[in-house]
Amino acid sequence: MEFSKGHGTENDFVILPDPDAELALPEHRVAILCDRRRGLGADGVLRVARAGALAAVGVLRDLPVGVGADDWFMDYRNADGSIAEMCGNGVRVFAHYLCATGLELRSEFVVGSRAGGRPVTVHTADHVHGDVTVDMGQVRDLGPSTATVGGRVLAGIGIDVGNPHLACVDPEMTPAALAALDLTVSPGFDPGFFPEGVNIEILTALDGGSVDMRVHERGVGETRSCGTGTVAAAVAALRANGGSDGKVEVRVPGGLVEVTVEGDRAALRGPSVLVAAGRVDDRWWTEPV
Ligand SMILES: N[C@H](CCC[C@H](N)C(=O)O)C(=O)O
Repeated sequence: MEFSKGHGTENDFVILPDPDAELALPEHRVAILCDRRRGLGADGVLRVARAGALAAVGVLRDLPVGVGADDWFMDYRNADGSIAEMCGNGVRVFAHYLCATGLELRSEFVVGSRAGGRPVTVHTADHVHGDVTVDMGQVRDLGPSTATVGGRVLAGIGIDVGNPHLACVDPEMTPAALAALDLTVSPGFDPGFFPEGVNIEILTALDGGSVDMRVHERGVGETRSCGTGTVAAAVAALRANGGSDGKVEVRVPGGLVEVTVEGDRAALRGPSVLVAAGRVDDRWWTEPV
């Protein structure tokens, strides 16, 4: 089985080219593939398939809004094997991969996701580096909730970016204090408010148009970056600053992205890196665990 490895601000993915959706991706196999000792290691898997092919084999019950049968579809899986609706860093890496491999010849096209079609603009894409803007679509305010981190209760805003987020802006938080937070333990949250689980972002207040953010991702744990999480963070930071629209630079441990919020829509621009390509031994991939 062919694979590539890439990352967006160090949120890393195994990319599986599978245009006709022939691969079986049961949760336990994806989890082993993403295991950083037993497998290749990654925060998630991006299967590259035509949306119509995924629908034909039943991976998709029907085509999400804004997704055509011929669109490339990002079939995203978290490191624990669970399926998530959307992955912002993943869409940038996915679009970069399509252009770098010649699967896509345009620089503007729609990437399909379970959250719907996501139009992308590939500003640059060589065989290593890419710079991509993703239209992240509609962002919905879910109302206030709280997270518990290191015994402290943090106030946050639930935000739907196609997947669920709880963005906690702490006006007292300094970048140093944020870096010192222990996120090895999953933050507590209200399962009644987030019955499907939640990605939790902790961030500093807006300062000179930028924030610092760390994230504990649903289905993964702490990651160096979370694209949909940076959108949730930007919306929460603008809101906490008494505004709503604007451009926010979000600094994450893995780098820097730019989020633009206009009304109830957002766009995410950031880098993508393709690190390697290779083959997973078919016998390893299919042997019983
Ligand atoms: N863990 C997330 C999916 C990946 C999101 C993140 N990697 C991104 O870049 O948006 C979830 O279960 O909703």
